[in-house]
Amino acid sequence: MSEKGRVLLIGVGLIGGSVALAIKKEHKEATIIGFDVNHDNCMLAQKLNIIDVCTGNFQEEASLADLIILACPVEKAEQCLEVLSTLPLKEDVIITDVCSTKSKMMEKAEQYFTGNVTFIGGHPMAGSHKVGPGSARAHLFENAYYIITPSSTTPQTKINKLKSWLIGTNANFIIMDPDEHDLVTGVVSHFPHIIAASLVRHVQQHAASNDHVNFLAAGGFRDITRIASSSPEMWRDIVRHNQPKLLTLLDEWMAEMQDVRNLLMEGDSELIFDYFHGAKKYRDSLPVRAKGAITSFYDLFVDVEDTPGVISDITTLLAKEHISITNIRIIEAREDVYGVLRLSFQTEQDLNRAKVSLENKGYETYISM
Ligand SMILES: NC(=O)C1=CN([C@@H]2O[C@H](COP(=O)(O)OP(=O)(O)OC[C@H]3O[C@@H](n4cnc5c(N)ncnc54)[C@H](O)[C@@H]3O)[C@@H](O)[C@H]2O)C=CC1
Ligand SMILES: O=C(O)C(=O)Cc1ccc(O)cc1
Repeated sequence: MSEKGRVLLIGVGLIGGSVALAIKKEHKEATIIGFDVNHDNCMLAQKLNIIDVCTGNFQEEASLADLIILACPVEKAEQCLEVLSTLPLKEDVIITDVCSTKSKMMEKAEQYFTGNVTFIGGHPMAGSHKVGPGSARAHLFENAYYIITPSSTTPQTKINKLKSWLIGTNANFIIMDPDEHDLVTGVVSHFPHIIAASLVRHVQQHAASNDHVNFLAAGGFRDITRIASSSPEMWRDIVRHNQPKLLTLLDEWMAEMQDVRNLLMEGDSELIFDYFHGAKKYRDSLPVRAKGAITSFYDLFVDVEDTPGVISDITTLLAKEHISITNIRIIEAREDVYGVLRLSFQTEQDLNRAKVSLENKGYETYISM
């Protein structure tokens, strides 16, 4: 059903912008009003037709809105929730958020709102290390999980209404308890982020005393620590909100590292093999193409000869087909793939179309495993 009415988007960045585009695609008669402390982001979003109007008066717009979406860093979202609770809002308004942690937001909402104002927590489980409305895409959440955390008293009609507003995301909605949400996302997203940042900082310490480190940290090391390039402001807020779960995970990890240390000290070849084999077996059993907590890029490897113009031939061919490449890299030596040119795409559909186009032109291509 096409929804009509006014949507107030607070925080017009990567995620807010992508949600707004998905809403616009499906609900042509809705009006999306954006508010952002960074006025340039708001103006850019208006110019890109992500929002219809950019407002400087969030209070007045909140009172007119049918749907309010909080899409700023989570501690700012918490503050906005408090401000919203002091305003005269519409009777049937739904307030939701897109923040990466849920327990504290749900607690605050229950404390602030009673009566007809409904807060339903939301977390679209896709994104990237990029920020700002310039990177927003209507298809960002396609086939991704979109976790919804209603309170125990939220009427089903309101949950259905929210899903209807968000239908254009083409995401898979799942209802979760906020505490479970924070544990699961802590394990698969927040904690890996801390590890990625700590790995990068560890390498940086060695780079200070050895010139070869920077050079060798390029390529693969950079790839496996991509998430460490995400917004520090966003991650600061996430780890502060999910602190209890993350402290437990850190304790578990430190115990695991102690076990690894013991393994190395003892040097038992069979036990060391088993350690790596166990990790490989579990990792290999995970779905390759499904969308999980951390965004995977869709990589295509292309065998290319070392001749002038070959890269421009490939990029021109894909540009003609309107297939956008999100990253391109020449791999000089990797034994587990055959191709040497790695092209990354944002969607599986783009990857498959690129594969067909390139193969029709005689290129040999391989999909990474
Ligand atoms: N980046 C990602 O991959 C994902 C992020 N999230 C969550 O989405 C939320 C937004 O993150 P992104 O869009 O990635 O960041 P972003 O940096 O692209 O956008 C955040 C926007 O919020 C604005 N903002 C900051 N404080 C504000 C305030 N008090 N009032 C109004 N606007 C304010 C910023 O100026 C910026 O435009 C965060 O809570 C994050 O945890 C959820 C899923 C994925
Ligand atoms: O792929 C990445 O960079 C991410 O880790 C994306 C991401 C960041 C925060 C979330 O709450 C959910 C997904």
